[in-house]
Amino acid sequence: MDLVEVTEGTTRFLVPKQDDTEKFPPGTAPVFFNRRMEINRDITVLLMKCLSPVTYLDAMGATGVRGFRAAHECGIETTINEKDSDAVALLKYNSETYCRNIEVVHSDAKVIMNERRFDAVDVDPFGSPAPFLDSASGSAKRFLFATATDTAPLCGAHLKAGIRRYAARPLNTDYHSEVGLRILLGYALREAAKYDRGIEPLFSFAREHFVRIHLKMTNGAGRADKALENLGYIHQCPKCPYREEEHAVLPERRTCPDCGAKLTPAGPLWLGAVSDTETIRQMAEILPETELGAKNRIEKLLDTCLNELPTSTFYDYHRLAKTWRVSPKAIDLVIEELKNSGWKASRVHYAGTGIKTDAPLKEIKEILCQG
Ligand SMILES: C[S@@+](CC[C@H](N)C(=O)[O-])C[C@H]1O[C@@H](n2cnc3c(N)ncnc32)[C@H](O)[C@@H]1O
Ligand SMILES: [Zn+2]
Repeated sequence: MDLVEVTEGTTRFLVPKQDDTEKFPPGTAPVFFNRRMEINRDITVLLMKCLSPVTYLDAMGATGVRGFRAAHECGIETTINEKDSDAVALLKYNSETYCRNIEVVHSDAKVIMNERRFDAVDVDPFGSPAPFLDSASGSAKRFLFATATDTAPLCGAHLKAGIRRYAARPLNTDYHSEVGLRILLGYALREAAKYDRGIEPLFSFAREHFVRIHLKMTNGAGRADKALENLGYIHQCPKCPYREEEHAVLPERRTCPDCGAKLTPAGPLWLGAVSDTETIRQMAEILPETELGAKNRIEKLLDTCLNELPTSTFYDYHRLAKTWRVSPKAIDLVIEELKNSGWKASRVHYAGTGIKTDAPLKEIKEILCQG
């Protein structure tokens, strides 16, 4: 294996030499490494600096970059697990060369997570984390982190795969990335609730081709029941932009009050806040002192997430403008006009043309259509 040294944050490690072109995507290297996930890893490092877990399991290490960074940049007692022998050999070499105080384990992620508990557990597979969230929710004492790169199933583009993985019905619509994130959160909650545990999302986001969730795990039937109150459905009109929420275990059949069409339910999914405002504030506060490569992009993301309204869907205002046959004005102007009319309104981190607002469609239409 041809190796090359990489630095991320302040951590050095070796990765297989690879051609980063489309023809050779990151998964084709003998041990997986994707440079473009730096922002995903930077955010977890930043969050862990705020949370200070004592022990951390990188359950699917590959080169071990997450684990090495947790140990080196956050001072956490770290275990890196991996089932592939080539990856384990590289992990051992990286550990001996750069970061000696790491435990490397050659096992299946489900096995180690069923046998041992860690303060924070990180599940970072190819594709869907769904098969691992049962064992992860038992293994994670305080925090559970997971990445999903199966955005097509989560967001409704591959409907049947989404139903199989998440026992939920996704919805391919303007705000599909938010539906995907909420389906993953809802699934993580249902996996934890079986064991009388609840979740509190600390920082979750969807970006490019992945979804990332960071959860605080809570204990006891009461906390699990409380968390389950956030579970429900989004009912979307297939004919017009109307949508509504329903907090329930099973969805009702509902009709669109605007056009009379039968609404399509998506879910079960998480309807509560996807991040915790205080946690975002803490992350933003320490960000300037860090040496994270994606610092500038993270600053923007945190700022958008801090201001994002906690509604469960957003409008693509270009799509609304097209529906109502008007040319779209500047997004900041639309948001300002909504606010001037007494409504709440914000941008969203999911899409540059996304708007969240508590204004009814009739009011949004009036603002978009006035000159
Ligand atoms: C997407 S890569 C991990 C990337 C790494 N965390 C990073 O940030 O670069 C997924 C890794 O999980 C490993 N893997 C897949 N299934 C596994 C399992 N059941 N148990 C342990 N490792 C597994 C694969 O061999 C692969 O190295
Ligand atoms: Zn309708």
